Amino acid sequence: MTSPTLYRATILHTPTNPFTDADALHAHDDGGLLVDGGVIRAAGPYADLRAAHPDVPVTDLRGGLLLPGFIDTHVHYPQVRVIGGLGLPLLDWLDQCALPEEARMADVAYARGVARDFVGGLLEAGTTTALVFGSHIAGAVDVFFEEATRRGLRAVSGLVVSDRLLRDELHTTPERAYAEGRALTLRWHGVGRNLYAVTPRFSLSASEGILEACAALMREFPDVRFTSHINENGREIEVVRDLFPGARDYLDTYEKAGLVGRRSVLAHNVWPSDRELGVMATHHCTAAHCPCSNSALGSGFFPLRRHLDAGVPVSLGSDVGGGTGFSLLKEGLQAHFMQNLMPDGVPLTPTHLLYLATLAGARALDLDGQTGSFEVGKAFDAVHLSPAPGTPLDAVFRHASSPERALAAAFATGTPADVAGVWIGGEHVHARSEVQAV
Ligand SMILES: O=c1[nH]c(=O)c2nc[nH]c2[nH]1
Ligand SMILES: [Zn+2]
Repeated sequence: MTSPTLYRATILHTPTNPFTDADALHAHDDGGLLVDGGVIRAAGPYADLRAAHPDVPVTDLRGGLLLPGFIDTHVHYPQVRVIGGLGLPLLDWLDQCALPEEARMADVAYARGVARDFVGGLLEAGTTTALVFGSHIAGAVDVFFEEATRRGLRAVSGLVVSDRLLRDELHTTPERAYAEGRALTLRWHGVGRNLYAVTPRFSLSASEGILEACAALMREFPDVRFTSHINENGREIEVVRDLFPGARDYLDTYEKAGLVGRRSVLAHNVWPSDRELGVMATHHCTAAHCPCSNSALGSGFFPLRRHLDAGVPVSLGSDVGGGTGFSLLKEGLQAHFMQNLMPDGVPLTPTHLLYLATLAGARALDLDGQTGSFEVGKAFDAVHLSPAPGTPLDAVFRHASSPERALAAAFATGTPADVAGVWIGGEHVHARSEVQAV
């Protein structure tokens, strides 16, 4: 465990939901966090904490912003090397870009390299917790959890299961899906920072039999998480309708199997019905909004206002590799842009974006007792944004009239290059390597 440290910084976090609480943003120009054993033990003005703890070593992070670590609630591990397949709609993109690459994960040595690229990409972007679509290949899921453990990431992930309409190499059976999922759950769920997520790819590629196998696993391990895709693309929705003639709508395919609950996260939901929103709200099931992916694949505009009005929790996902990179700053900005462009869009402030990138994700994963904000008793999961001298963001930070103004600029123009340090459970898991001037 790490020894006690007092962090001094400009600190911002959202301990409550700004969509329902106007005072959700807590900002301290010269704030302090006392961290011991990886946990926040005290928080407040730096001067007060210093006076109370005069002997504790100080880590001075002034000149940047210290935010809770970002929480990415939808991202695909085997797709990191196919980022950038722009201009194709979902089903063509899957056929031409994603699935051929996902088939390569059968080679464990290849999967190891992908896992390194993927986990490194998350940490460098300031992501400290991620709900990760694993691989269709069980050995590659082990490789992912091994790499997440080695780097210290909080990982929620599992075997992706499908039994139709993808490629033969990626198909399984309900029996094998259950057996491999069970073995992986026993090996990884609750081990270190890892949690298991039952993960049928989407109803288009999942028979009722395989959804039932998923449900059986969830009955046996009631505290695992559940994730899948929903209502992303018009053509996808039509195919699902044809495949499940007895279902009321897309959500019903998961609902009938008993897979919708408060630990369920469904990615996209660009085209929901009112019934689906009502059921998601009743079950506290979260929609993971992935605005860069929705733009890159031309999927559509996320109806945030309808989700909020219905009471459906919403979080953010990068959806790499349909998405364009790991930065939740960029996802926040794209969410803001898209709402701005919609007739009935929700005006998103920097406070909303910070909440969506942090506490909303922790709540989606039922991890808000541990992470997502800087409240006393939570783990010290943090990202330090400190732009390189001479960059435009550095200029804004140095001249910002308030921490909120600096936060707005971080979302508008920040990138992984501005992430100077990342901590998870008090461990310094990423430090930016400084480029030497020549
Ligand atoms: O954006 C997406 N990426 C995927 O890999 C996928 N699979 C099913 N549906 C999907 N949507
Ligand atoms: Zn996805």
